[in-house]
Amino acid sequence: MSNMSQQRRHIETILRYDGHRLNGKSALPPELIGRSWQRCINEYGLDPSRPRPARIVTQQTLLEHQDSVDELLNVARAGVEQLFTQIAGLGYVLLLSDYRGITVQFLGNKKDDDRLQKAGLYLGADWSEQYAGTCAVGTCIQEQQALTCHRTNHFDSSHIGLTCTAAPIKDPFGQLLAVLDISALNSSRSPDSQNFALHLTQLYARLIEDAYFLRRYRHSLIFKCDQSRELVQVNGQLLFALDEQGQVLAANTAGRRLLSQCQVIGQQCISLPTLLECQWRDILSITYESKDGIRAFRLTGTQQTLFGMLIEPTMNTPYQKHLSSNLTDTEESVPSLDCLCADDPAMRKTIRLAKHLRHRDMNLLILGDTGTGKEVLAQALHVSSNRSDKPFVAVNCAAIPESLIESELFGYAPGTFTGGRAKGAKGLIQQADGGSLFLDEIGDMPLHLQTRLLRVLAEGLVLPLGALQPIEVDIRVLAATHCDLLQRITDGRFREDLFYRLNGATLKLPTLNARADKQYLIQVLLKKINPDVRLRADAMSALLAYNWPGNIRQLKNALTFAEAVCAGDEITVQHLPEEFITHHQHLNQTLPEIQATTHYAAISKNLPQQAEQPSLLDLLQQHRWNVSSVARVLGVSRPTVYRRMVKQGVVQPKNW
Ligand SMILES: Nc1ncnc2c1ncn2[C@@H]1O[C@H](COP(=O)(O)OP(=O)(O)OP(=O)(O)O)[C@@H](O)[C@H]1O
Repeated sequence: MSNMSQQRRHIETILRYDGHRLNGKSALPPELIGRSWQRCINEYGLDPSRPRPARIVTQQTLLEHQDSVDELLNVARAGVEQLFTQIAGLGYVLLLSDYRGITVQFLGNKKDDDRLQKAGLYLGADWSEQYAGTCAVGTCIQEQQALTCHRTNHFDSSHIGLTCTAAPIKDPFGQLLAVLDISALNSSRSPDSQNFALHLTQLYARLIEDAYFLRRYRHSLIFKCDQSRELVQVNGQLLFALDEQGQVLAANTAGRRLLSQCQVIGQQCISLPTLLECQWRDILSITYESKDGIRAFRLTGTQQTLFGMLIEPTMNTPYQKHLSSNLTDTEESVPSLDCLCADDPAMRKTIRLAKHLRHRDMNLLILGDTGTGKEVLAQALHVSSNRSDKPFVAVNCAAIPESLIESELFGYAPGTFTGGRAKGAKGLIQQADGGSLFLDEIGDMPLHLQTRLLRVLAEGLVLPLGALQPIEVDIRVLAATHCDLLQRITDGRFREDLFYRLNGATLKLPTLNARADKQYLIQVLLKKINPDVRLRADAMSALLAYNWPGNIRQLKNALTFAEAVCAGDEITVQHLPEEFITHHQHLNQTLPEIQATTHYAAISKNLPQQAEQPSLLDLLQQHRWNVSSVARVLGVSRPTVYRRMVKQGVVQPKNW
């Protein structure tokens, strides 16, 4: 089809378009283009049958437009040049227009100068929608979003050979500053061919926008964050400029979007500590207290973790004074508590509270799902308290049969039971005298024992079964549960007064899935299991992607299993239990390690549900110390089993 007839057909298409339908064969234009066509006709009075020549403003007018965006032009220079070097070879030119659509910077190939100038791809060209009709720059200004205007998407029939892609550049308050555009005189007829151009233009528009943001707020503290710890330094997506109290002064486009999602954008003052559910000190101290200069935060009201870092102001500001006064109260280091986590916002709060309360005699309630480490935390609290030289006694209220729990806890006097010890027995409460009593699964304690426990806590006296005289005890109770105690109170299954006695303060443990320091826990647990084994990246990715219903206990089991199954000193994804392999897409069934794993998993399926995966010792015992048989199960050689026995200090008993 000749140029002239193409243009004629295009004019007819636009004239026939009524917002929804087109008569004839033409496909409907994208919605945003259709809206623009209607604006051109109804609002600007443009006539598709009267194509307009490119309008290039005078030198004086151009200077005025350039002056209005001078600061941006300085910041954008490097980004614009970099983008141009990437697209020039593909036949594109680059335009930067101001918010009124006047091209204030242009990069193109000199040899096409005449054709480009005629097409309006030139310095000083007016690409406003009001003058040029539907086009990438003008429509981007009107719609405030990135778009490609491909060939016949243009309104003016003289533009239908062009393909143009534009993305907005906004100021820190969301006002349009400029538009970045890449255009080609000729391009493929398929609109999809421009997808890559759209992504690239958006990427550079964001880089320029963020560079401008950093320049505008160079005298303020800036908080940069991202969903990935690894990427935050090189490509932090969200930027917040802060005043010395932690109030958000401005945010980049992604930051403003997040604020609006959290419905805090309408508020006069948005406080970053409120947004990230933390203290202002947690943000101020990132650079000083975190080894990699990054800290994990949880976005308010969500389970989403954001990794943040600080960009400090370039000059002395009031913020610096504020920083030093805030950091005088450096946090006490308590190794037994500190080692329970690395960088997780929920754990940070819990450990901070635990440090404050460790020497107090108040009873504590530890809440968390099964396997989240409630007992481990209780032990660490005891070890770090001034009761540490006295006993730590742990009782699982759900595991002891109801008929025994009373005598186990309270003890009994001589002659109380036929068949009991002649001298009677000290109960667990008495055994914990001076130290800490850990009552796990407190929600499962029978009601009548709750009444007796309440008396112990209120009076500091324990009355063994059958005894006449109570005995004085000094205990601190650390109680734990995974169930909702308030609901149990409502159901009449838990005493409210006991709840308040136990709940001097509540320490909450997050699920493993919600923790931002999973990688640390994986490394710590693996080191304990076998310090000579390392995890390959594929195994680490599979572990990080898993959802961990059984929390840290399940993680420990999975690592124990993988360590037992792996033949060398490296765990790969194939050595993980079956559920991880199913998760992992790149399973290669032919590898010998997989056969071993599958075989081993089949054995482990026969184990009781809650049992931990068998260790090498368990396996050897199950196979009556037949090393060849264990080697077959594990899919490794006999020498490897012997080597592991030496490494793990497993020795065959003499009588075998
Ligand atoms: N911070 C940690 N570092 C290393 N191992 C841990 C940590 N927390 C828990 N574990 C391990 O995870 C397993 C479960 O821990 P723990 O028994 O304390 O959990 P729990 O919440 O008390 O479980 P349950 O609700 O079933 O009683 C244990 O084997 C423990 O050693």
